[in-house]
Amino acid sequence: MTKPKVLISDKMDPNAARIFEERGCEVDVITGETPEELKARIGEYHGLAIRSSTTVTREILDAATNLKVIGRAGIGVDNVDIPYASGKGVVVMNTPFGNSITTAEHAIALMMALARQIPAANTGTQAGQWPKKDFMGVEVTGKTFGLIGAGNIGSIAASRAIGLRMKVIAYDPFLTEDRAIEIGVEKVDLDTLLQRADFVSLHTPLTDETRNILSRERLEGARPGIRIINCARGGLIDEAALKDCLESGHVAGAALDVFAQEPAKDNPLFGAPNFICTPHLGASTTEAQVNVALQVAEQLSDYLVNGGVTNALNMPSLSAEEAPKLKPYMALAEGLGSLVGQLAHGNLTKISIEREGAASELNGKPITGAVLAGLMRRYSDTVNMVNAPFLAKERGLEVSEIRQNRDGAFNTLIRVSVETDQGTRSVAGTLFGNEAPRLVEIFGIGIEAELKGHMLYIVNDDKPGFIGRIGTMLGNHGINIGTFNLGRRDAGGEAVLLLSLDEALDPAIVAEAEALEGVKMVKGLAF
Ligand SMILES: NC(=O)C1=CN([C@@H]2O[C@H](COP(=O)(O)OP(=O)(O)OC[C@H]3O[C@@H](n4cnc5c(N)ncnc54)[C@H](O)[C@@H]3O)[C@@H](O)[C@H]2O)C=CC1
Ligand SMILES: O=C(O)C(=O)COP(=O)(O)O
Repeated sequence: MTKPKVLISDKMDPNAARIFEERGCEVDVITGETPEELKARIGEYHGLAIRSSTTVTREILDAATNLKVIGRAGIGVDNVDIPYASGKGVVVMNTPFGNSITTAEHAIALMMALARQIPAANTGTQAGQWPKKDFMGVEVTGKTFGLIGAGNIGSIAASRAIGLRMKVIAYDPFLTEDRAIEIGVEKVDLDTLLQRADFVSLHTPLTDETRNILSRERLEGARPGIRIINCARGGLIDEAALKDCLESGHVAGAALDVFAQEPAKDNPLFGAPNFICTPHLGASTTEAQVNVALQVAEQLSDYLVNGGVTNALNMPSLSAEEAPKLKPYMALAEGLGSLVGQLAHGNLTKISIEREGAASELNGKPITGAVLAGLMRRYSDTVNMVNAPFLAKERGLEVSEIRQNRDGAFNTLIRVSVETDQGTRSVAGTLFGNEAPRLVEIFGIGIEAELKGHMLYIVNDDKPGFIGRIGTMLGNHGINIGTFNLGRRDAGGEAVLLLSLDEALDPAIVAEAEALEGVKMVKGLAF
């Protein structure tokens, strides 16, 4: 049998190459290539091991005709087009914990550097200026550390800040009161956090919801004198607005490890007052790099040589016998979880997964895992079908599984209901012909739709003329509707529309749909 071939395309601890070879893979280490060079080379490899410098785009994946698995030696996977990789059958794995302590420590180091202006004081001192009078710092003891994102790294940063005798407050939609107590933080909303924190530290993945979370409006509305630390992802902050706020003194200091464009060689923030930065060094310690290199090499070689799956972000772990039967159910379950997560607003406290008819006879674990992974994926880069139940439990989300073998309208059905602080919301789906997942009910309204690609969900008054108005509005913007699915509670009451679109909708078009007569709610969805 020929050996699987792996490419390591980013700088990685040499232990990775050693492990690949020991486990029976051929390995090449070729770093710093341009996308064109990588595209020309990737076709010969079965595995690709990366950090954040390699971006795995559709073009790269199209050229990767033999690729079976991508391993991210680290956490953030916003540099990999995971939906496209899934479509190509390429498993994407990361190493969710190997660098979290190191990254939390970097955030704390940056906080201290900001509090005492260490980089500027160092530069002035070594330039022979003895600038003692120029640098008056602030103590951190007794100050408030505001976490945006209290997952793995955020909660480690919280423990370090508590050790420094700081008060820690956190904004995280998935943080339950119990978990907040466990990690010693006070759960607050984002506006409160920005009013109360002396230091704000960001620890969320970059998603559609977190992009620009520190927008100009939020920065300008924050408490004057706030200091900001970002060791998560560049796109979380409006960099131009941050520059203005540093120049006006409204923000007293900012320390960034990550930038909207990396490598950042010419960023508008460079030279701004009280601004310090590092070149994406959050994970760069010997310890973390050995951890992630060993883990990624073990995970990738295990998959390539034995078919073992660990920390996959787009694949469940299943036995060979169960796999074919469960596969369509997993897709249905993940789609329903994702739908309910995208539509339910407010703090999720409980979720119930009901299996009826044929679905009630199946192994419920992978189905529950798939629902929870679908639900939480937009909050975390590290969630997968295997770790989703554990993460849900850790966050105090109450999960119940209900089996009903009564006869219903469908011979097989999965219903997902979530309880939020704004009430219960449920969606249900079935398999057509035992293989094609279909949504059949949304918040108590019967509808039939495939959950796929970009979609537009609209709740409106069931009055004549509405369908024409929405169709014309989308048509005027040159947006093609793939499928058009309708449902209603009763004639003349509340109706829902679920449209599949060929592309994601611009927020301005969503706002235009919201303004149409009779519209109660509009939401762009992505699967
Ligand atoms: N600078 C660096 O070198 C490194 C950066 N990172 C970045 O740190 C991020 C966080 O890593 P982990 O803590 O391990 O991930 P995690 O998945 O354990 O935690 C992320 C947390 O963010 C929360 N979150 C999601 N959306 C949110 C929103 N809209 N508002 C507030 N909170 C929200 C989630 O509920 C979750 O608790 C990674 O996604 C990665 O982008 C990770 C490692 C190194
Ligand atoms: O693990 C992550 O998410 C990181 O951002 C670390 O990035 P790096 O591997 O140092 O390029």
